[in-house]
Amino acid sequence: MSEHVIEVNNLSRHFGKKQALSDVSLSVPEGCVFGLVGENGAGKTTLLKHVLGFLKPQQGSVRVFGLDPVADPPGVLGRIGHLSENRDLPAWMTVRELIEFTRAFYPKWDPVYAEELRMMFELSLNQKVPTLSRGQLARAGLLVALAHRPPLLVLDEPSSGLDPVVRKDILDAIIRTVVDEGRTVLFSSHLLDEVQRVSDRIAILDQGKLLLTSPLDEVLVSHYQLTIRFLEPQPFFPQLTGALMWSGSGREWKIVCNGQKQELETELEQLEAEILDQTAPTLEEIFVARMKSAQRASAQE
Ligand SMILES: Nc1ncnc2c1ncn2[C@@H]1O[C@H](COP(=O)(O)OP(=O)(O)OP(=O)(O)O)[C@@H](O)[C@H]1O
Repeated sequence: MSEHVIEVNNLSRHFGKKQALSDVSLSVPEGCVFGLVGENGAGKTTLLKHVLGFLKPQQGSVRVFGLDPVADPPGVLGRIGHLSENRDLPAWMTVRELIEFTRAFYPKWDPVYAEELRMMFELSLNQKVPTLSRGQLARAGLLVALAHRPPLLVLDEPSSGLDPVVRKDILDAIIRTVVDEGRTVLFSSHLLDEVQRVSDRIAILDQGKLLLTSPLDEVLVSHYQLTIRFLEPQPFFPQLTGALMWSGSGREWKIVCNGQKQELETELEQLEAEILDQTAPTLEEIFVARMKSAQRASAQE
C-alpha cells in the first residue's frame, strides 16, 4: 500500500449545472488527522462521499488504501469508520439493537471498547434512535463508527450537535487516540478552532475548488497579521504584495498577509507606513482572509 491512505487526483463532479468539485487533488498520509474546511456548499460532503465510494468520479480518480472505493466497496468500507452528516441511523432500533446490528458487519468489532464508548457518551441501551437528541445521535454515530477500530475514520461535521464540553473532551480524545494507534482521520468541520487544535494537515475548499492543502504548521507560519500606520490617512487600502485581507480606516489598518514579508516591507517603506505590531493569525483568521481574497479574485475575473 502507498504511504497515503487516501489519494484524490484531479477529481471533478457536477450535479446538473452545479460544479460541486473542480479538479481537486489531495492526499492523506497514514497516521494523520486531516481537517477539511470550507463554507456551506464548498464541496466537503461531496468529497467525502467520493472517498467512501458513494459517488463515482465523473473526472479524476480516488484511491483509498490503494483501492478504488467504487469498484471494491468491501475492501474499502470494511476498513472505514464513518459518521455521516445526517447521522442516518436506522430509526426503528434501540441503541442496543444499533450496536448489535452494526457489530454483525465488522469481524474486528471490539465489544469492550464499544461499552466504554457507550458509558463515556452516556447512552442508554434501551433508548430508541428517533428519541435521541442531536448530540446523542452524533455520539451513537461515533460509537458505531469507532468500535471496530477502523484504520481510517471519515467524519462529516462530527461536532455538529455536540455541546462544547463533549466536543472538546471526547472528540479530541478520540481523534488523538485514533492517531496515536497509527490510524488515520479525515474530518470536515466548520469549527476552525477545533480544526486548528486537532489537525496535522488541512485543506480549504471554496466553491468546489481547492484553495490550499498543506501541513497545518506550514499554513500557520506562512501567514502573519500586521497593524500598520500610514503617514497620511488612506481613503482606500493600497495594493500590497501578499495582503489577503485588511480592515481599518484613515492612518491605521490591520492586515492578514501570506508569503515572504520582505517585498511588503519595502512597499510599506515607500508608502511611509510603519509596522506597529505583528501577530500570528489563528486558522480562523487565515481562513476568512483566504476566502475574502478568493472572492475578490473571482469578482475581478
Ligand atoms: N445530490 C445532489 N444534487 C444536487 N446538488 C448537490 C447534491 N449534492 C451536493 N450538491 C450541491 O453541491 C454543492 C456542494 O455540496 P456539499 O454538500 O458537498 O457541500 P458542503 O461543503 O458539505 O456543505 P455544508 O457545509 O453545508 O454541509 C452544493 O451547492 C450542493 O447544493
